[in-house]
Amino acid sequence: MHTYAIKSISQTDREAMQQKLDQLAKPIAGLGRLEELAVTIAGIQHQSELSVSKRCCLVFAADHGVASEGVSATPQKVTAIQSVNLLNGHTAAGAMAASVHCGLEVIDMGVRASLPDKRIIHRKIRWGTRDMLVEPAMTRDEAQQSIETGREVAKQAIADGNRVLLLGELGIANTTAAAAILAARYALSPAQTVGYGSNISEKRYQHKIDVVTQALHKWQPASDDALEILRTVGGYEIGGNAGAIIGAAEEGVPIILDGFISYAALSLAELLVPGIEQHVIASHASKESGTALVTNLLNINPLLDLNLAVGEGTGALLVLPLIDAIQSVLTQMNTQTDMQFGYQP
Ligand SMILES: Cc1cc2ncn([C@H]3O[C@H](COP(=O)(O)O)[C@@H](O)[C@H]3O)c2cc1C
Ligand SMILES: O=C(O)c1cccnc1
Repeated sequence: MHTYAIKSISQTDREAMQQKLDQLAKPIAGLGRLEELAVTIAGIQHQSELSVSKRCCLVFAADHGVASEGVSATPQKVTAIQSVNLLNGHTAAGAMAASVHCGLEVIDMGVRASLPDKRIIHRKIRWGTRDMLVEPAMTRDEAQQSIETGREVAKQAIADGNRVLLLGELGIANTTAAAAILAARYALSPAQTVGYGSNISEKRYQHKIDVVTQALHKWQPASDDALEILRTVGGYEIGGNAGAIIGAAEEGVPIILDGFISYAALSLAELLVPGIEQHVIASHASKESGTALVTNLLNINPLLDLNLAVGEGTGALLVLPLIDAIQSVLTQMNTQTDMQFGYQP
């Protein structure tokens, strides 16, 4: 299996950043988790100043064979429709990206439709995964390819000058795949990881638990084999998310996760590269039930809790105003020494 050499976290730069923050005209630790955010980014970027102005949200899109089991209330074609609408600025994440000055890329990893739009990065592996209840969602080669593609796309975004990456996804039925991945990875019962996705009925919710239970019973992926979990119950866009996390960590670029689906991706990336969770920023505690359990297991602490359940990168995008606020503090605010030369009553 591939081994990945990720960049270290710079303790020196973490400490230098904390010292800078301590010298500002405010109570020590007064900016709370914003300080933590600055220190985290400094450690990942290996510098005591933040480079955060050029950023890009990578939205990986793919369809899921398991959609035919009735696990989502939403028609499958919505994946393709929203992939294009997003680039036009007319989906939740598309609209938000403009407001926080963030670039957007949509990567077709396996949408079940042709997407002739030239702005889309065409890396389609297959027209959707297979139905995990009937056969494994993908082949082992496809699983590896999805991770490699995510890695390459992240590295290209970094080569293009982006210094902060954000994750997003589009894929009808992908909360089913994410729940199955997390149940397999942490030996949890599907009832602990399955949620209401894009708002399904109680009846459909019970059925969704049954589908995940049966699929895991059928394939029994080993909890320590990321590729096997991805192959049997995963999704191409989830492999893409995992690969992007790895690619960003290799380059020393912070990557802001989005919701439940990106946490499933992190759980796989962490199997391939133990400790990689130190290289990510967890954005929000998704409405999807199971999120709190999983973020605890992953040892990550989401910054926001806004009851979001839309994905696409919305949660990740909402962290950018926080990063911009602490960046402005670092560049504009008085130090305690400067304060002495300011207004004197
Ligand atoms: C109109 C609409 C736009 C979306 N954009 C993202 N999602 C989100 O919901 C889907 C996952 O939920 P489930 O597993 O229940 O299908 C994914 O496409 C995710 O990105 C959407 C969902 C809907 C309905
Ligand atoms: O947590 C998420 O990102 C999420 C939850 C529900 C539906 N789509 C995405």
